[in-house]
Amino acid sequence: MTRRLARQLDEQDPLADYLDRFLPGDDSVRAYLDGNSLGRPPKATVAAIEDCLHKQWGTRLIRSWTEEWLALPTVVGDELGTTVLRAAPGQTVVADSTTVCLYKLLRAACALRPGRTEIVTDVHNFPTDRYVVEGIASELGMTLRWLEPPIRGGITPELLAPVLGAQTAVVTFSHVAYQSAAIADMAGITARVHDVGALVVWDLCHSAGAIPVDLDTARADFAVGCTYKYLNGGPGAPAFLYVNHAVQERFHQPIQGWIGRADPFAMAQGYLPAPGVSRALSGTPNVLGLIAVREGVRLVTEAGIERIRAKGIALTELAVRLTEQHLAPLGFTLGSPRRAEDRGNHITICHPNGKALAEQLTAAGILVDFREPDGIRFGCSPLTTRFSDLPVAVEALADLASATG
Ligand SMILES: Cc1ncc(COP(=O)(O)O)c(C=O)c1O
Ligand SMILES: Nc1c(O)cccc1C(=O)C[C@H](N)C(=O)O
Repeated sequence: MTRRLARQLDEQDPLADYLDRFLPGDDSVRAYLDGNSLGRPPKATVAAIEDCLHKQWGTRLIRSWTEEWLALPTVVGDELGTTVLRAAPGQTVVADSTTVCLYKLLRAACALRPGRTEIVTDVHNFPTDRYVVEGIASELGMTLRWLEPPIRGGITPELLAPVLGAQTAVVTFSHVAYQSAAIADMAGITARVHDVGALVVWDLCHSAGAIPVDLDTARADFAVGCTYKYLNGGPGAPAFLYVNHAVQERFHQPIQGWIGRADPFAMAQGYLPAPGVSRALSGTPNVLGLIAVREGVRLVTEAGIERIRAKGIALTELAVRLTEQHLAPLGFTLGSPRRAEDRGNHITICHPNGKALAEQLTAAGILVDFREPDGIRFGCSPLTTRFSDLPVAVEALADLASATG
């Protein structure tokens, strides 16, 4: 019955054909529900990388730096920014990792608020975000203020009052929480942060390519995110960062390298930041990674973020309904917001024995991941996840849980 419904949803799905634009994998995978950690490889990426190897690296050799490659961080940044992040050109670059981008932006943001002593984040933020913030606080002698939002709920402006004040320099949150997928109110929170004269850095790892993001309209100061999840840029693909035009000319990031300098090939004495967002760059760009990101962004742009979001909601809604029907009676609980508009494109299903069950699911060819303390995540990547993947995963999970008592 449920499998039939899922098949019908696949037949009616306007994005169904996109699965064919990705490498097929092999029969060892019955359902891939981990695109929220690592997206699948687009076929176009294979062709684009081969093209770069043969025509650019292989033929044009070193000339490719000036002909093509040095421009890629800003060119691909603008392609991503204007289509996926609703950021006007000249504010987004693709470089480094999310962790390094976070460090650069948080340090730069602290420097823009001299004399203020506090940084705010939340206890459920992704580990790398918490660790970077801890490092900066100890490096600059600042104090960390930890927000404790409900584990399954999003961060709302109302929750902020106890942690914001005249000493707040910078606030950083994930837009979509990695554990629960709860969506934070970006525009509302940004406005509250600005009310106290502080700046905000958004982590968009679980939003970029999954749900609509509107950085300019939200008046976000800074943002970072990875490209290997819903943007399908590949393992270790370079991250992106966004610096709002309003703060760019006063923005100084701490990793002063030659690629972020004005006129790098002048090889001149002394660091002089490049004009605009290019000053956020540091060293030699990862060209193969950038080419892969470009193809991933093209697919998302072609499919359209609104259609991607609509399918993401339909997928997670089916997953939630199946969880309620088949898993709740076996002791599972939903670790994500119940309302579709409050969550991103994965759902978390909690069970005291979640870790072992996730391992058994993976061994059975249903690739999911587990996040402490008890959450099995079903990642729904609208370009590659089929509705029929969900009953397969839920039935297998129910069988495993029944078998282990
Ligand atoms: C919210 C969030 N921030 C950061 C990261 C990772 O950063 P990095 O790509 O630098 O490992 C992830 C996932 O790995 C994440 O989910
Ligand atoms: N970035 C990852 C990695 O290098 C290895 C394994 C997983 C990841 C992930 O992306 C984890 C992911 N950000 C999460 O939400 O948990």
